[in-house]
Amino acid sequence: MPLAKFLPVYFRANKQMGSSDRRTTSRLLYNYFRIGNACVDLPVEERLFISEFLCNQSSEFLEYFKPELHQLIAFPINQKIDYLEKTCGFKLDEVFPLNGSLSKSIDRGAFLESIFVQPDLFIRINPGKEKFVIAKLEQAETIFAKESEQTLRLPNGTKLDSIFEDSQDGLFEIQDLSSQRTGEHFQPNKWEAWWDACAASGGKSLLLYSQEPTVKLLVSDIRESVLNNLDKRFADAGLLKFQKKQLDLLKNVDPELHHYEFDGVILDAPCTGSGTWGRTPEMISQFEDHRISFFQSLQKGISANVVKYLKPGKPLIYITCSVFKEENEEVVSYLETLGLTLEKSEILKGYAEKADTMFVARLVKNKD
Ligand SMILES: C[S@@+](CC[C@H](N)C(=O)[O-])C[C@H]1O[C@@H](n2cnc3c(N)ncnc32)[C@H](O)[C@@H]1O
Repeated sequence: MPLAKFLPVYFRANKQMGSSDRRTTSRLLYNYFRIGNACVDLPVEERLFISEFLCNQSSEFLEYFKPELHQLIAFPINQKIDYLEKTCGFKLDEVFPLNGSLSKSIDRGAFLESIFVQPDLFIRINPGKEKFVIAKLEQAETIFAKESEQTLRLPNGTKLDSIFEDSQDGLFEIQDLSSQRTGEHFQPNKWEAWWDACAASGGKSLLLYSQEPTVKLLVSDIRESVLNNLDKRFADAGLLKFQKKQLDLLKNVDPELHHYEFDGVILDAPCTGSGTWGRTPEMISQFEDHRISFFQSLQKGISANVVKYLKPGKPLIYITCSVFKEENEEVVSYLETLGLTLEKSEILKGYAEKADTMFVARLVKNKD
């Protein structure tokens, strides 16, 4: 169970914990998981001190229990790491399971250091709602920064529900910065037929719709439950006409799709999620290496299946939130053997911007 789901249940069952207890406990736990597999032989208390030290610029907890370490807490992260490597056997390389190698352009050191920092919260404002949303945030004296016309950065934990208590429906979507940037590769044209093949809660479909509302959209996912939740979210954003299908893309889907031909396919593939572990650090130490090759074969199987329904000369947008080259460049190489040509690919370096790290590639189906 993700920590974000576990903690509210735990706190409900432990009513003796007040709000300050809950806040402190959550922070200690999240930080604790951020050091992943480092110093596993040390007692839990010591690991808590190390993680508090690495993840904060000040900490009453550390000041009380370990004042000598707290004295150095405001140092830059690389100096704190140096200090721990010399004094308690901490090794940065042990934090994160990197046996699957990182995608080419990722700066390993910067990526590892980013794990100690909680990513920010990002929203994508729906076109036309910018003034209203910004006025509401200003009225509530919320801290935010404008990344672009549509994109705002807010501190994690900002209570958007209470600021937009009437309703936030149709005003904005909560969507990570890198996830929003994958949209720069869509480039849809009017009235085209597009397929969001692994749609989940429809984040990429809504992004596509905000760029080109005339697109004829098919959304699919293997999970019926997520598809059931799409209707309201799409309706709130004004997306009323779309088709949805529950499809297992590892199987032959010709009975459902034999007459379909798409001008664009978004394949936001199932993946390790390793580029988002800054938000779910509990995943780091639970991760098992063999999952990388498991996901790679899933990604290849699904890719081979969807390419059949793409018109020649039209794009497949392949996306992951993984930092491993096995799930990124290697799958692109495989796609090139299926009759696609790579137009552009990039790592969206969220690790340098307090956001998720993602991979996106735009490939075009060859004409013969
Ligand atoms: C990375 S998520 C998609 C996120 C989504 N596009 C968004 O923007 O919110 C990958 C999705 O692939 C789906 N999936 C996994 N295996 C699948 C399969 N064999 N066929 C179709 N979809 C699958 C999962 O249910 C999951 O919802």
